[in-house]
Amino acid sequence: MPAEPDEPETLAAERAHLAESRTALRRMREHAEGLSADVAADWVSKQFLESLLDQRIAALADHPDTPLFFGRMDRDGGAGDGADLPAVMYVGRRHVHDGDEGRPLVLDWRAPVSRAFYQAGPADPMGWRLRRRFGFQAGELTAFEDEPLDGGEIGPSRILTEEIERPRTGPMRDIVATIQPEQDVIVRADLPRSVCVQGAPGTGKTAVGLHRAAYLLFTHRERLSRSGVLIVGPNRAFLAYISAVLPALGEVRVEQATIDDLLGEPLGAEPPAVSAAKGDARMADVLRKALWLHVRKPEQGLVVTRGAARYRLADHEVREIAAALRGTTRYGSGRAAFAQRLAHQILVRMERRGEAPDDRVQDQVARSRPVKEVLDAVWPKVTAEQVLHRLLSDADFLRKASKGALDEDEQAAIRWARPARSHRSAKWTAADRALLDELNDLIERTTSVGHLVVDEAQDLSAMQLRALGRRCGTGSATVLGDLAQGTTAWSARSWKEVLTHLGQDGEVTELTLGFRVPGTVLDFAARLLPHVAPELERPRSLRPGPGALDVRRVPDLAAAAAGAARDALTRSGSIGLIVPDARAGAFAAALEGAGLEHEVLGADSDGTGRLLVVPATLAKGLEYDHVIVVEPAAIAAAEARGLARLYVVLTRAVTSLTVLHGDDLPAELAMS
Ligand SMILES: Nc1ncnc2c1ncn2[C@@H]1O[C@H](COP(=O)(O)OP(=O)(O)OP(=O)(O)O)[C@@H](O)[C@H]1O
Repeated sequence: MPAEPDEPETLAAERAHLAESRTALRRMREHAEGLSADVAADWVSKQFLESLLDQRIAALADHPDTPLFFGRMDRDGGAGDGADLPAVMYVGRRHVHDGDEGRPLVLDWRAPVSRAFYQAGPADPMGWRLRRRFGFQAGELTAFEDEPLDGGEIGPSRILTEEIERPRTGPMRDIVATIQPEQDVIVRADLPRSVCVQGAPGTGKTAVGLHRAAYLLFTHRERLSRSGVLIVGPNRAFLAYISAVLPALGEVRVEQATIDDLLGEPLGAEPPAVSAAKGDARMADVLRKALWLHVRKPEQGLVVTRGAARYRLADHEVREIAAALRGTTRYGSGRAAFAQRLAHQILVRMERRGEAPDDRVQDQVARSRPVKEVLDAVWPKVTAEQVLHRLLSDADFLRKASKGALDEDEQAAIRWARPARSHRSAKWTAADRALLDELNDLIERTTSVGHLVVDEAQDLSAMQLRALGRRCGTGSATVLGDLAQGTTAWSARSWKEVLTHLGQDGEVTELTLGFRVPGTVLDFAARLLPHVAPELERPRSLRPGPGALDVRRVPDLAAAAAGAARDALTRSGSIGLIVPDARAGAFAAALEGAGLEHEVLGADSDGTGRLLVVPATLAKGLEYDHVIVVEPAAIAAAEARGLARLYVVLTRAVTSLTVLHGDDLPAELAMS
């Protein structure tokens, strides 16, 4: 166990350092407030400078509930490794320095030197002798815990355990104070490196991804503030849940979006098998062919009249120009280049006749009616919607585009039984949205951010991953997920494939130590693992959690659920009553009838109440102190990958899991 000295004078000295740091931070803020943007040379620079100053002042705010530092490192007295290091360093959420001497009072957790706080251990003390962790209550420093780094075993940290067991209320919190060494390695991976994390439920994948974003923004501030960082999560309820983490770390300008936000809301639904077929990577070939089938072989030459003169390009010359461009550029820029090259050839003819036309004449010719006619006949302007509409409704066209990629059955699977009248009235599904995005990129290049974090990546189709890959085409990615929690018809079976579809080279790291779910609960849920992802390691939990699991057959599910919710309300923390989607209304009514205040989580809501009715398909990525799962067999039976859904649902609890069933448990769960 870590040493736990409780000398009052040590505590008093640490409190004095906290007070001194707070004063210094106030001075830093006052100094920033005193700076003026008037030095800027012009209006635009002044606006820019003002916004920078505002951000700086906001970043220097002292939030009374957030400790300024959470750890301290004391240097090894001897020479060697530690010679360049300060004798003592405090690690916190941001740099704080003493105005007079510029002496660092607190070092940002992301600074290179702070790495030792997370990584140093008796095996490699990295030049340090002691790590001290601080406990806080409501912003007051109340405890500390010492871990000697110069020998001996370091046991589990009480402060870490308390942090993990702290009741969950409200949105997800940051974990800067307790990032574990294996998590820290991922957080601090270099920007150009894409990393992929396979992690069992509650191993901190989401937390790690968010902290990595904060780390990269700090380390590559200038580059990433230009290109941006994008976080992609499964739904709005999840994004709302994680929304507070980056702002708490001082990063307020990170875009967080669902795949639907990026690609467009689906307007219709379709059977999972159709979605799966449309999500297959081979669709990329089909779409490329479908688009380029619109470029037709020129049948006529070009005649341009200017004044009394007529200039002519023979049909074979037009053909050569089109053939040279076809497929070598994006469709949209190819069309523009085709017009320019036709015009250029006309200019060459003008010059041959002794004229001296300039670039403006080339532009005029490129926009002239005869060129436009050739353009429309050979290289027509098309939109992604027009192409996809044609592909899904015209069997002949689909056959041509699918050559070598899809067989007849596969073509029949994706073709509309009742085609939409026009591309404007088409009810595009989520799978169609990814196809449209692919087409849009074939027409005009999609812009890329500097770094992309994608969570629950196992649920994305190859075509959706390609859409995300385009958005980090010139950047890197952090890919997070769990193959065992894949619940879509197109869920990934291997991370290598995911990375290939994303177009990123990356290493796959596995996290297996769970921070959320008590051991007894995790063992129970892991009975499903051989059936959903047999290749994965069994997850381990940091806490054994005896007594955390209660599985009961009950005669009246509604009454039992209300009773379990009432019991949980006597304890502290949040409560999630996770039910088969179709029964969310019925269980909400049961809670209502029992007089229990509650909310029903919706795809677009953030569910801030203490007691939430959670439809099973929305539980992914979320957690509650007390979870009550109703009728596992119905959850498993509701969808094709229902056992994986059940695995997700059973791994949401921090403190206790109550499973209520009227029917038999699914056989895979019942056996031990
Ligand atoms: N090092 C840590 N210190 C304290 N808490 C941690 C740490 N790592 C993870 N946690 C906590 O464990 C819980 C689970 O983390 P997170 O949601 O990131 O896991 P996950 O792997 O994404 O889970 P899932 O796959 O089930 O969605 C969160 O409450 C998180 O804050």
